[in-house]
Amino acid sequence: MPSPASDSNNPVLRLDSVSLGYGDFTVLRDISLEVSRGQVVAMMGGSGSGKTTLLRAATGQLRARAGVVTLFDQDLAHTDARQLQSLRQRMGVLFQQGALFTDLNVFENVAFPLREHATLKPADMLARVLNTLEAVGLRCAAHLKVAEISGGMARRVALARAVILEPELVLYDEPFAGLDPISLGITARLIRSLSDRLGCASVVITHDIAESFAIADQVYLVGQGCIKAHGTPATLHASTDPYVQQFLNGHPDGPVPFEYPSTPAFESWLSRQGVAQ
Ligand SMILES: Nc1ncnc2c1ncn2[C@@H]1O[C@H](COP(=O)(O)OP(=O)(O)OP(=O)(O)O)[C@@H](O)[C@H]1O
Repeated sequence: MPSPASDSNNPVLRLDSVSLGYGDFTVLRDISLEVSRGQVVAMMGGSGSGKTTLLRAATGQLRARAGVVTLFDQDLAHTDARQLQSLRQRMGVLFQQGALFTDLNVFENVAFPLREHATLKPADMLARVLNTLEAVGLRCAAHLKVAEISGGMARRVALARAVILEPELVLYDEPFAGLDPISLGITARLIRSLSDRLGCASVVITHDIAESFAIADQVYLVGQGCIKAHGTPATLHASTDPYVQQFLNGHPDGPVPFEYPSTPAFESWLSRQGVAQ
């Protein structure tokens, strides 16, 4: 058995020269990064740049085509389904589409991982779930059905569910999407304080520069199939690289591509449309 990350000073998650893709499409090449305990790492990049693809590699959903993905000191290329399952129990994932169970109320959604993986007395279960809901400002929404809460509230419930088991690594895919400015600031602070309090490693995939720069220790900027820049928020702010500057300032013109690139699959589809171009 691997030693728990809590006994190790190694990064919780590490990618060494990793390539990732789907079918004949290589999305990312030669990606190297690491995330350590207590760190908040922001993963930024344009739409379609491969941020969610990176997250899939970290959970073992997507195997690396080249390079090594190491999670809790285990090379994911050499894990079977059972080992992967036990590694995943040590991580929390907040998916882009919160994916709440619509037939369960807010309380039961957050309690779900506890019922699956922990044995708690009903009173302890009640206290733990209500405390976690309180951290996202939804203690008094525990009784509501998923259909009775707003989209932003649903994101916060999904966040509470992702952290209820106090994981060693939390992956957040767009945690700020659809939140009003107050909830956004509270959620960002919550991510930071969970990392500090639990000592867990956090990876935050986001487009929100202000909030993520306020809480991140390290920022990786993904683009054009690779990591274009990485460093502390201050380093990136000070960067004179035109790609970094355009991304941070949101200028429409510059090296950051807006258009989805042509691929062999697109050219093949287009040629089958039978219309001369
Ligand atoms: N299951 C899949 N099969 C084939 N291609 C995929 C699949 N998932 C994503 N892609 C492609 O991989 C590329 C990267 O997608 P990904 O979802 O990782 O981007 P992203 O940076 O998370 O984008 P966004 O910010 O818009 O969510 C895109 O070109 C996308 O079309």
